[in-house]
Amino acid sequence: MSQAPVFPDGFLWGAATAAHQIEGSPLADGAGPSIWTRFAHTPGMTLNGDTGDVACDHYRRWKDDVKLMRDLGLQAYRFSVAWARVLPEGTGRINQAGLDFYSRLVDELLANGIEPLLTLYHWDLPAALDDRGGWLNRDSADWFAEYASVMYKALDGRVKKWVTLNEPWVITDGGYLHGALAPGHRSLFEAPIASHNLMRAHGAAVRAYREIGAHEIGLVVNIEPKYAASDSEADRVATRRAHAYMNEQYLHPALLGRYPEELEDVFGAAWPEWPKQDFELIRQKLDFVGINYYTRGVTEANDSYPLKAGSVRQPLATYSETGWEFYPKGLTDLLVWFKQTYGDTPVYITENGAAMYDPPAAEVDADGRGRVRDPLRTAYLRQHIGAIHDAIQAGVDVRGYMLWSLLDNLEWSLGYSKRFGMVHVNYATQQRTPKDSAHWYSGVIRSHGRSL
Ligand SMILES: OC[C@@H]1[C@@H](O)[C@H](O)[C@@H](O)c2[nH]c(CCc3ccccc3)c[n+]21
Repeated sequence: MSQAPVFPDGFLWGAATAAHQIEGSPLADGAGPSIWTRFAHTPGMTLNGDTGDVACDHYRRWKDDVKLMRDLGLQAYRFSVAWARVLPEGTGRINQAGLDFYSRLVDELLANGIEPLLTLYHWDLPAALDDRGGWLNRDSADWFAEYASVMYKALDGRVKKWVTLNEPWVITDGGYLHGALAPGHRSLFEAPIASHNLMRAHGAAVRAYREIGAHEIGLVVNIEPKYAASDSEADRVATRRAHAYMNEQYLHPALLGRYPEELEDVFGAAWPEWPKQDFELIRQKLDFVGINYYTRGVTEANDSYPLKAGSVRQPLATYSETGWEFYPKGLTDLLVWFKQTYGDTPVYITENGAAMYDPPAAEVDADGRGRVRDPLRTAYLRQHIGAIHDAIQAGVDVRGYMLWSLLDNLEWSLGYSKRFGMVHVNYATQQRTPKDSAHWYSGVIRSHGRSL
């Protein structure tokens, strides 16, 4: 019988969501539109034309949702603030009703013994700022620092863990290079500029926090280990390029003050000369880094644009509904790589989970509760929490785990077609039904991981 895993004292067990994906009511109480309000209402941009107009109606059901979190035993809750609720034009005028929504949410979390972990930017830029060039405008660093400062002054002390950006890689690769995400641009020249300004904005927000805040702030990145599909020179070089493009493109400037040199190969003539002083702004001491882990990439050289590298499907593996291989060892490998490359900055797993086909919550179990059997999700979560424990045993300072996601929710351009929640949402009735995985996770939290 293997030893029950022991997690460090204080290891934080929680779940994560994002504003646009769960709140609904995007224009309520004086809020301004975001680029996702616009993008989703542009014909053809999202599956079935799905929008965030209602989503999980969390903007109105937030108090019941906090009660649900308490009943599940969550110790922490990672959520994001919709910038355009607080600053409808992105800068200047504050919409007090928008700020009050988040202030009430934080107070309710604290009253229920749940620690808030607040993400300032989870992809929903105010449309008014996109009209001024958005992340392509170097002023975006000042806009973001102004917004962040409003939030710090309002909530710091009640919120003690802040995140500047969620996944600059996805924002840039999806929103500016391939156009799959808002604002839907497709430009090899725009992508590095948006990416660089996002990191300048991250640095400006951290610098502002050091003036105003008194607790912790970090950056959240999505990274995945890249393994060469063969030991051919072409595949090994392609794997190195893919690793630099996804895993080092943001952590290197944030923690080392420089880009990996492979990016010049990826962007070629589209790779600008960067002003040196930008890296003094971008590289700020961080109290933690959030890692969003879902899968690995077995990588081969191919003719994909512009990376000329791509992932190879693994025939005997299990895949989620989003086509992501179950590969928990990749999380251990990645965490060990992070420590070896960047040192002992504390790490939170700020997202991990899987979209699986869940049978409808039609069944009602003995005591009349709805029941959603999701054994594959429980298997995925068990394997990946075990992989985190292996990394902790290897000396990586992992401080917590935020399961993606608390609720089934709006999966961006894929609409409501992918269900990542440990709690099922019936979008017709807004009924929440904890899935079997949620009951299992509650047991993991109660036993501090020993029941894994
Ligand atoms: O796709 C599931 C979640 C999203 O719902 C979150 O908003 C986002 O933070 C997030 N990031 C990732 C991994 C990076 C990724 C995102 C979208 C598409 C492909 C890869 C997975 N997820």
